[in-house]
Amino acid sequence: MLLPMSKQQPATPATGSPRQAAYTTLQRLSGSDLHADDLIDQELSRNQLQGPDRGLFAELVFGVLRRQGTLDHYLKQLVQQPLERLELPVLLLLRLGLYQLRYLDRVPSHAAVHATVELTNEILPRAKGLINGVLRSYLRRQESLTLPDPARQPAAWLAAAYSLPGWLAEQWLQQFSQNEAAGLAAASTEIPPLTLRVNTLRISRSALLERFHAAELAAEPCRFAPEGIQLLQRCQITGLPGFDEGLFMVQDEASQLVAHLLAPQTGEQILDMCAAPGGKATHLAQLMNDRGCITATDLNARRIRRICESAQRLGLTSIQAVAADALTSDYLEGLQFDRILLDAPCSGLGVIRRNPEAKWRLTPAEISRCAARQHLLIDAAAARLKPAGVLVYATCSTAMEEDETVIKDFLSRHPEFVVENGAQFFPAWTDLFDCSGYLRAWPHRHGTDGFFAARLRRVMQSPS
Ligand SMILES: C[S@@+](CC[C@H](N)C(=O)[O-])C[C@H]1O[C@@H](n2cnc3c(N)ncnc32)[C@H](O)[C@@H]1O
Repeated sequence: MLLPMSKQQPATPATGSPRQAAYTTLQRLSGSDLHADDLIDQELSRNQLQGPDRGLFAELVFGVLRRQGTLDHYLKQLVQQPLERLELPVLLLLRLGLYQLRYLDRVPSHAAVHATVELTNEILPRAKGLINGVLRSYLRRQESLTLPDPARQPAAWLAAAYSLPGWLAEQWLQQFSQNEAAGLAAASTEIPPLTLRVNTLRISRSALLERFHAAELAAEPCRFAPEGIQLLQRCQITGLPGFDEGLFMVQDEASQLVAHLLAPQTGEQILDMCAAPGGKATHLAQLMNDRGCITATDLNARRIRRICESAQRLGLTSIQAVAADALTSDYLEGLQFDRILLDAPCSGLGVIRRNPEAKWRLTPAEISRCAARQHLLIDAAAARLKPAGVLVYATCSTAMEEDETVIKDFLSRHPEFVVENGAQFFPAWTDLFDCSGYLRAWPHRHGTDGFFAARLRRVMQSPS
């Protein structure tokens, strides 16, 4: 089954079918730092896909990325050469075909094989025999394919069964019991829910739910977030009732908890230091009845525009969005704030169910680079806080290096700060706080994205 090497270049297929579009998108993603959802949107805006084909296209891209580790584990048993030696188009076509055979019940096996071989014929005709042979071999041998033994090779088992890079499987096994690591890994391969935050300055949650139900949309209130609504079906956001009226914003439930932890008060001066695209800044404005001032800074000027667009759609006027690098700009020099949110740039390990491409790009070195920047950012934030002010540090990472370690190190350098146990302010959310008082939301425990947040208070003047 060795594929003869040739100088013939693979063709880029016309993207008239969901499988063609999925192949093109996976190819564009590989070796780039682009996001899958951006490329999916681009592809949908330029191709001819209609109706269910649009859903199948997105499912193929996200599904292959979410299950890539498991797919490759089985492919290694079916292909006679190391996967690293396969040409990229061949590997992508095999993943696409095997994903349909293993995970898509609605596609009959013969149709999945036939469609993948046809696609190969358009892209790289000389690989047809290989693709056909491997997929048919899977159908014959699927019962005899094996996973590593969880007792003897726990990390290899976790990585193969739940589609994780090996280093992350090892990290999670150090952080959690094997059962818990498997729960987290399994939840990280699931399709995440679509969650909205109601703009309670314009409508109550129950009234918006009524509007959704009247439009025959299945939706229910979130478990923790008081403004949260979970949609129970896939839908086009901009077509939902109330979108143009600014009645809601898309925001995961865990992310909605962070503004509550900061608890901004009407009339206060707030700094949201890494604010784009503005999910939390607009929530802060909402919690303050849009009275006071939220200075929303971010180094990314393009993303700053998204804060302004959302604020405008939601009818919020208390946000001042400014492009500024928190580490080098003098924009904040001399300013002091009542409360500060530092939603730090991070590895995003808590949101890999949304951005599954990230798990194949991240490395332990990248996590350390994020942590190094987080140490600097939290110092910069602390310098802008008034005495007795509150600072919330948040990430969407599961890595202790970016979370507990950053706080522990910060407290050792800043004796003028203490951790406030969030559970004391939010008794209904005790399940979300750990024994150190940190908010820890988990996909497998709470059904939310993975989020960490620490609430810190300045209790005395910093020693000069
Ligand atoms: C996790 S995102 C913030 C999400 C945002 N708080 C929200 O809720 O929509 C982190 C942001 O930090 C910004 N960032 C990274 N380094 C920064 C720096 N040195 N100064 C200011 N912003 C920075 C990134 O551009 C990114 O938009």
